[in-house]
Amino acid sequence: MEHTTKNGTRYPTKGILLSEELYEYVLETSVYPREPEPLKELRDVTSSHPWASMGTAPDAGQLMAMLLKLVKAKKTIEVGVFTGYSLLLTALSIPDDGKITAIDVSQESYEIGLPIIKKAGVEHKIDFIESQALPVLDKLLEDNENEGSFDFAFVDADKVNYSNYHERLIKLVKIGGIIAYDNTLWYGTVAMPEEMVLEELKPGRESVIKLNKMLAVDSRVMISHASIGDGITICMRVH
Ligand SMILES: C[S@@+](CC[C@H](N)C(=O)[O-])C[C@H]1O[C@@H](n2cnc3c(N)ncnc32)[C@H](O)[C@@H]1O
Repeated sequence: MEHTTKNGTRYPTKGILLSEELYEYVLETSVYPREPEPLKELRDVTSSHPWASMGTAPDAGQLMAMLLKLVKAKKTIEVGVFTGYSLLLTALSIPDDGKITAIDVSQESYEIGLPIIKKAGVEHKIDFIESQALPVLDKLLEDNENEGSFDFAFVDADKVNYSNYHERLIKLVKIGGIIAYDNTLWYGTVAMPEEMVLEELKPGRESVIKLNKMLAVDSRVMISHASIGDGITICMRVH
């Protein structure tokens, strides 16, 4: 299964279900009917973007919203915002006095979703920082008060830095808190022979494979490698 992006690149379809029809079934039956209106709107607005497929998959988003509620998340970190689908769903899931530190190297795409975020009345929960994520996480760690203070972190950015983000986030998130990594099946390529993988997907594949191996033996977290969306690995800090 493949899809073609607006700039003509052909990618394998995200998602590892048996068929596209089965994935559509999950979306149409369980996800879209319950998707909050502002998220639908953000998805619509994003659909004309050349990189629309970068948005977090709505079924993974639904799981994420449940996790946020389960841990009663109030203080969160978002690495990789794009037009803001996962950011908006986080903002809708945390309480009114909650705070999200949202980091992206580019503010341009965030501006696309911002009017919808404002209309939904949740902009005050977001502290958007236009920057490379690593220095921001390091800066957060300079303040002792931040250590172990975050309830939840969602990482959906440059795969090559996932292992670096993990070392910072494990200190920033509290024991019992969650760090979730998106795209940990990387279009299904993690289990393909390298020669079958599109050239442009190879660097991401290598980073994701490295992360998956690292998380599998990290005793500081419990993990669940959920085969939803493009794969989302949920880590709960245990010590
Ligand atoms: C897959 S998109 C995020 C999608 C988003 N979670 C959503 O639901 O729409 C990845 C984002 O990571 C950002 N990014 C890439 N490298 C980064 C870095 N080193 N630091 C911060 N953001 C980065 C990109 O600008 C892009 O907007």
